[in-house]
Amino acid sequence: MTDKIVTAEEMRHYDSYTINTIGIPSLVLMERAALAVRDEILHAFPLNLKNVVIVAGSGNNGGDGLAIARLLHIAGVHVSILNVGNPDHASDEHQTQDNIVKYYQIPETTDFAVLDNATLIVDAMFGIGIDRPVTGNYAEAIKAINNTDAIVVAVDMPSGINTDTGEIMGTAVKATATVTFAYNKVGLVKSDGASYAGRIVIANDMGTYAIDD
Ligand SMILES: NC(=O)C1=CN([C@@H]2O[C@H](COP(=O)(O)OP(=O)(O)OC[C@H]3O[C@@H](n4cnc5c(N)ncnc54)[C@H](O)[C@@H]3O)[C@@H](O)[C@H]2O)[C@@H](O)CC1
Ligand SMILES: [K+]
Repeated sequence: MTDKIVTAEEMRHYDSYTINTIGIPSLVLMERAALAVRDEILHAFPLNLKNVVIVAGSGNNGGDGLAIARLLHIAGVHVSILNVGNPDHASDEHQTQDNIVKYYQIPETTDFAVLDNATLIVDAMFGIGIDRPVTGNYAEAIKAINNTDAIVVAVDMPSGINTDTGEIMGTAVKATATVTFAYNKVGLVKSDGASYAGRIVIANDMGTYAIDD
């Protein structure tokens, strides 16, 4: 166990080592990540589970979100999914998770009105993959999330926060808590990042392996 704090590039290196050298499949890492967020939601916010909305982008952060939706659904929580990403750009893992979500018939929509009655929102738009300012539908989604009074749990990073600098990339999700994977991130301990992340939970039993630990 370490208290290492990593950049996006370092985290990608560790993920890639874990997947390609050790051989733990990417979907297994994603499942571990989703289980950690599910546990945090069930244990920390048991009184806020009446109406959970997962806001999902189309990359692997969104894939985590879809897996969290499934795990909460299986746990008996009323959950729906607000898709804000471009389905044409969906990652392979995201597509797999979306097929599973459809099997379970978890409601999916692109209409922001689903946020109106949310008691808890899971922010799964961008994680360490954010690399440019947030605009358009994503910026609108962030504004809509920040305008609710729901609990907000961010997956890996609050969407809009730069993983390396903590800067707000135009606009960012203001989270109640952030569950970040394997190691803490530099951007979460810088001032803007820290103020947007809320309580930081480091899910450090992911199986991710850093060769220099
Ligand atoms: N196998 C893995 O690599 C794992 C990844 N995990 C999750 O995957 C995340 C990283 O996933 P991705 O690399 O797919 O990236 P993200 O899901 O963070 O972002 C998705 C994509 O959005 C695009 N993008 C970046 N900034 C944008 C902007 N401002 N507007 C519109 N599009 C923008 C980029 O092309 C990026 O690849 C992690 O933060 C973590 O949540 C976890 O599932 C654990 C395992
Ligand atoms: K996120």
